[in-house]
Amino acid sequence: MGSSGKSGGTRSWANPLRDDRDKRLPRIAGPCSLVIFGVTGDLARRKLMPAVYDLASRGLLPPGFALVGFARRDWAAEDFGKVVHDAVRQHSRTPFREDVWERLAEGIRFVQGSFDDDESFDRLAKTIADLDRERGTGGNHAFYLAIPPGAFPTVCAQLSRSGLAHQQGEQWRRVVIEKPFGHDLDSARELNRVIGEVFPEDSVFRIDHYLGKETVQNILALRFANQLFDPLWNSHYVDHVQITMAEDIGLGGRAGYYDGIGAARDVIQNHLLQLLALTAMEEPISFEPAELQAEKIKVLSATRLAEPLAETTARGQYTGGWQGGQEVVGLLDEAGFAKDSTTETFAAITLEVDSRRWAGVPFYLRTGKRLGRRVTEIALVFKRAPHLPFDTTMTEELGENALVIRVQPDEGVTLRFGSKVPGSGMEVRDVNMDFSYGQAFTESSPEAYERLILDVLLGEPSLFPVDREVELSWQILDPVIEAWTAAGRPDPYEAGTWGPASAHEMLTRSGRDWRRP
Ligand SMILES: NC(=O)C1=CN([C@@H]2O[C@H](COP(=O)(O)OP(=O)(O)OC[C@H]3O[C@@H](n4cnc5c(N)ncnc54)[C@H](OP(=O)(O)O)[C@@H]3O)[C@@H](O)[C@H]2O)C=CC1
Ligand SMILES: O=C1O[C@H](COP(=O)(O)O)[C@@H](O)[C@H](O)[C@H]1O
Repeated sequence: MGSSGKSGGTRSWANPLRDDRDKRLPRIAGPCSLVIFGVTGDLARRKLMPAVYDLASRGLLPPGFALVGFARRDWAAEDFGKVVHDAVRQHSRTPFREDVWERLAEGIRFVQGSFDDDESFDRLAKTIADLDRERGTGGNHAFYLAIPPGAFPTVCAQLSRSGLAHQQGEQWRRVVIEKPFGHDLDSARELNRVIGEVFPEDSVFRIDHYLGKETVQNILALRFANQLFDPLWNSHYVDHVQITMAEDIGLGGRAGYYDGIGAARDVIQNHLLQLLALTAMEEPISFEPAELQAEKIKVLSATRLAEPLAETTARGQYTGGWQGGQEVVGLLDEAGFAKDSTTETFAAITLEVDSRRWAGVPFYLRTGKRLGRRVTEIALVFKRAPHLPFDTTMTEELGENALVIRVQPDEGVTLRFGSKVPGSGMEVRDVNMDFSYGQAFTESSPEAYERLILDVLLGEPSLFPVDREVELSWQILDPVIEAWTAAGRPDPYEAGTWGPASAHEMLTRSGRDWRRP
């Protein structure tokens, strides 16, 4: 992708999809340190530190690199080193190599401290300054906030007070903010304001890890690198769009974060609305970050909830059941959840996009925990052929044509259409034409966090939502969250099924049904 720039100045970015040879080789980050706040947490252990190791193992980190972990726990440096070592061994994508680990470990430090303690940040500042000298990190620092969302403002204020956010000359400072970014429009605006007082917008990297997935970036390639699909990509041919993010896992161990948040805030506000934006937006005039963001902002501005909400949305909460041959408990029996919790673990909404391309085409978004299986996909379901010149008793099984972008776990694209069944009659049946990453490419896909952390260190903002995108997403979602809060309990659904009955009624009302992925 484009050349790295320093924050706050004029930057020029290259086209991320351009096919010239040097652009195919990933760029190596320049000297810098990465500071992870919340380094003892679940995200850092399972995703962030393994991703840093993977970058080191691919040779994409510079010799002048340092990783500083900050958390409350009173760990000795050796304990910290062992925890990182174990996390990396267990979760890294690339094979573990002692030599890579040893080189990386030389630049790893731990700072014990609390977010509300000035002295902790002064010690952090000293550690970082020492690393600048010892490791040659060039005074360039990225601060990754993998911490409870309520602490984002405090840490930004501490970075400002301690001088760590202060950028000098050619050196850069970047801040990476995890999700959820606020809990409604007002809180997101306030958070943008608070962060904006410390960091300029082009130094703020809001993480939506779905944008780091290869299959999500491929939506743009599929749509804009081909002539085939665009003529069909509109209300003349598309009947409706279904975006599904289904998980089979439950919420055991995540009550502290999830209770009171729920499925809509957890993933529709960010991941699913980003998928919608990439699916529905117009072609950007280039892949410069600003152009890409402008198109996403345009389409999100034109997106609204279909009404009446009682008929066009559904929410549910899983009860006990069977999954993968095992009996599992319902949400209310998961440790840490209030016995009368009204938090939804399933959410489905209908959106309309007020544009010439999409007028009249519903976008159905659904997500849930403890569903039938783990799958994320975007399905464009086409209108039926206006006339069938066959004996229709022979085509009863024929469904609608569909183009399905399989985001995970079986990454690829499927085209479903009718085909003649071999034999003397004219029986027509649905068949699938498949593109699978595993078969088509020898290259393996980087983990989402691997890609995104590298982009932060390179200063590449394309895959990070800007302030306005986040605010528009809350603006779209706020009315339904308010309506659900007023309505009381979510509908129950049994673990291992595909959500509450109300989710099915939501589609059957208009003569449609959810795909069974
Ligand atoms: N876990 C996941 O899969 C995902 C998480 N996220 C987001 O990432 C962020 C982190 O999540 P997760 O890792 O699960 O959270 P955890 O609760 O597991 O970790 C929180 C971290 O913050 C530290 N911390 C909390 N309070 C303080 C404080 N006052 N001073 C210093 N350190 C403090 C904790 O340190 P200590 O242990 O020492 O108390 C710990 O390292 C959240 O914003 C979450 O929404 C986003 C997507 C997925
Ligand atoms: O952001 C989140 O995503 C995960 C699912 O991520 P995936 O890459 O495995 O699809 C989800 O479990 C979690 O609740 C949510 O916070």
